[in-house]
Amino acid sequence: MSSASLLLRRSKPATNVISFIRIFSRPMGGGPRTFPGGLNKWQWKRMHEKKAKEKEKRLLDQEKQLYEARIRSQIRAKLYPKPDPAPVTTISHHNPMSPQEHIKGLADRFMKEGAEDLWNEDDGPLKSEQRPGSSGATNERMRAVGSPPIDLRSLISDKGNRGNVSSDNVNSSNFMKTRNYSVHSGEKFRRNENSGFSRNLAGKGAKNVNNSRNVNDYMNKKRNFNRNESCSSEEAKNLRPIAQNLGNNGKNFNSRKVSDFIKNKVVGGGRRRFNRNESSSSDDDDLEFELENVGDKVEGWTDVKKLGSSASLGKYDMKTTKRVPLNRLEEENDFSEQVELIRKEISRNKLVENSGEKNGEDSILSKKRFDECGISPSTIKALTAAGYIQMTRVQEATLSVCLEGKDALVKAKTGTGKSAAFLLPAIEAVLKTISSGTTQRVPPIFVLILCPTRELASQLTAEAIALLKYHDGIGVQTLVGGTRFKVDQKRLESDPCQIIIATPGRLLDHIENKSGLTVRLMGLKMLILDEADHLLDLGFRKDVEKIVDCLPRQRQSLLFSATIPKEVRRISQLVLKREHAYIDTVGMGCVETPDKIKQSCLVAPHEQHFQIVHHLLQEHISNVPDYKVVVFCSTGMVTSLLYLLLREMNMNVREIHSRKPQLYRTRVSDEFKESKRLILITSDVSARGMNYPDVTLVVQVGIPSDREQYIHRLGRTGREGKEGEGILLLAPWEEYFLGDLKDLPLDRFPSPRLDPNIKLQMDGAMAKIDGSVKEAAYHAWLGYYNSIREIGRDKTTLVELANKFCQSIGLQKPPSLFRKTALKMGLKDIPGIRIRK
Ligand SMILES: Nc1ncnc2c1ncn2[C@@H]1O[C@H](COP(=O)(O)OP(=O)(O)OP(=O)(O)O)[C@@H](O)[C@H]1O
Repeated sequence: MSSASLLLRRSKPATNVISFIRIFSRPMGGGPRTFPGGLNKWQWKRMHEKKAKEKEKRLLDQEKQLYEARIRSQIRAKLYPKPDPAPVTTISHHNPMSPQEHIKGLADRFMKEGAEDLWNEDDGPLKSEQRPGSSGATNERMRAVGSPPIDLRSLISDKGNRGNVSSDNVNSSNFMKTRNYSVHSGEKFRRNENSGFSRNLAGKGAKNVNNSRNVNDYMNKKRNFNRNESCSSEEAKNLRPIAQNLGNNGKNFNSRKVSDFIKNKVVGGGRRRFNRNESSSSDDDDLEFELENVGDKVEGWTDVKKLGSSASLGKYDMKTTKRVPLNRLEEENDFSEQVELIRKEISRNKLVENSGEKNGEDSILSKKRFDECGISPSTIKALTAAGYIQMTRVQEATLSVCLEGKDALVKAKTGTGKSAAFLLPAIEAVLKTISSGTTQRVPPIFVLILCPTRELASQLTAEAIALLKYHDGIGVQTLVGGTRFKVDQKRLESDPCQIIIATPGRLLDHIENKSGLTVRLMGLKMLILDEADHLLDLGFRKDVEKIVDCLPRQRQSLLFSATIPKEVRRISQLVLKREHAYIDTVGMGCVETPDKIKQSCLVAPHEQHFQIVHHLLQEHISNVPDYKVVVFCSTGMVTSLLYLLLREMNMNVREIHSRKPQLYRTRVSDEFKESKRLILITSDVSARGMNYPDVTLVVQVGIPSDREQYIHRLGRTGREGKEGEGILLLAPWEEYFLGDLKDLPLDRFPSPRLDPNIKLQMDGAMAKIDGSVKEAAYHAWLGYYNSIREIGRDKTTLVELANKFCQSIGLQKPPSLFRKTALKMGLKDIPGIRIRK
């Protein structure tokens, strides 16, 4: 293997490493005199030695964390009285892994890409003969007990029968087909295609073969094969039948012994080691750790060598010198804190379980765990750190399709975890592309995520960063309006990233200004449209089309939204391949809003709306101590007016709308995320995607632009399967809109009795607000309703209504319009419209 490809396997493609590879892949002949950054050979060498040390330290830390996780898992297993029988009908919740499942999981990982390295007998400074402790004494002990041997392949192949790992009727091929690393996909084993080993493991091997001998034969031959890359095809052919036989030796696994062994804290006496090959994942480390402990400690093994386990272990657990004694690690840790954490987790799980029993299908979580779905271990670690153990239903439904590389159009209710559902495949796409190792002069963008608002872009970026916590060298950047273009450019140059999350307008600015981003986008592997229906709406479609035109055709595209109207399905072809998957987790004819949101509607004259909002808020605050309310208004200026009014009424309010500077918007958005007992008055900039935790009430003042917008606004509450409340406040002439919502569970209530004293107070508060705000609100109001087809057609009625609104906000006469504006709006000669002279 050349030094360049060796480096590629071992390191992540930080730019300096890529340039390093580039330099060393030059033709031989003395090598370069200077290195990047003007370093001489020795400085360069020292720099890399330092980096290697840092990396080693990082890996040590990782190992330590993994070990701690395992200890936690065991404690959890002990604290939790019985392992989950997992009946199909009960609601999903996170149960601790039983030790048996744990070791099985590790054994599963043994079959992953790269795990072949674990079989290499030469991977250690000592030979097995020099290891009396493991192969000698231990085997003696095992022989004495005379129990049947453990067989990891039976563990692996017994996927469908978790409770009975020692089943005789194992079928490894079935299991392999269910994995992402399956032969079926054929992708993940590419590195070792020559050997045919992995493929053959998946096949049904002949029964009753002397596996141990075969394994040893195989290992010897494979070793030779590995050493001599130009091995003849004849030799390769010889390997195949041997490997085939390995597929079926899963007969005599004594599962109880293994769980006993784990329960008895065998880990305390275990030893760990670093894999010399840095490219091997922490998964591999896990596995090898577990394997060597099994080899050392399980009682009841007869002859490891004879029965194939020595092949699984190889002489692999030989690196005694490098291993960190686990009991030392144990001493270093104070587990009392962790036990407390686990206790909390268990009681939370019980809560989820109980609520699940009550609510049946209501939980957004599925039964599947992230560590079962073939995503990278570092991502799983980050997910665990973020508290994500089980997938949500939409994540379960989409992940495998997305990981296969198919285009997909996905519909799932609000607050059900769509963001992670597309971020995870996005990260996998980057990892896959990086590992394929193509170096390019300009660092390409591999994933582009488009979303409609700046706040949503920031939120997605934060989530992506959390998921990338343990992936060094993968960067994500946001491109949104409201920031200086030049700053964006500098950021892009100084901090190359592989993932960009952008709003269409700003991204297009970059593309049209030829900022260098266009070239970087030529390497794009995945395009994601979050809130896809909105991005394909008239407001955004042109920009999105222009952007898509600049992207390579050979890419994967994923479209996600809680609402996908028919026309959007049609135009989605602009982005998606014809043969894309359509995944609808809501289901045809099912209610599109979360079940636990109580929805109601009030109809009252427009002039009363602000006072009704005040009344509803007061009522809610007195009933819900930890209230958190979002009030949606039709336009930014009306939002501003209502905000000022409620502030004058001494309510704890904040505002977000497009007229506010970006810094202010971000600050308020962050504050609202973290707060309770706060009311956010906002325009539709907060309608989609924003994940404000624990919103208790959503009020929509006036008719939303369409049914979809109603659903998205409402979806700011009742997220993650929690309860919530939504109230829609309409004027009598807006009632027709209820026809669009007739399939939703909306209760209609009479308008509340309003207190005349409060009316007086509100009039007083309104009088204090600057006239310019009110004028702007009037113009915005007129513009908004004029744009709604059903109302905007009857211009005379529209102007009459606008003038009533004008009076209700304390303006003596309607503010005038520019002639040009009036003309554009079709209002020039309508009675009641005043034209500016
Ligand atoms: N697997 C998971 N386990 C636990 N919580 C999760 C999981 N996936 C997502 N969540 C949480 O669910 C909440 C909603 O997620 P997210 O914002 O992705 O929803 P969404 O479907 O995109 O909503 P919207 O349609 O409003 O955009 C977030 O708080 C997120 O942290």
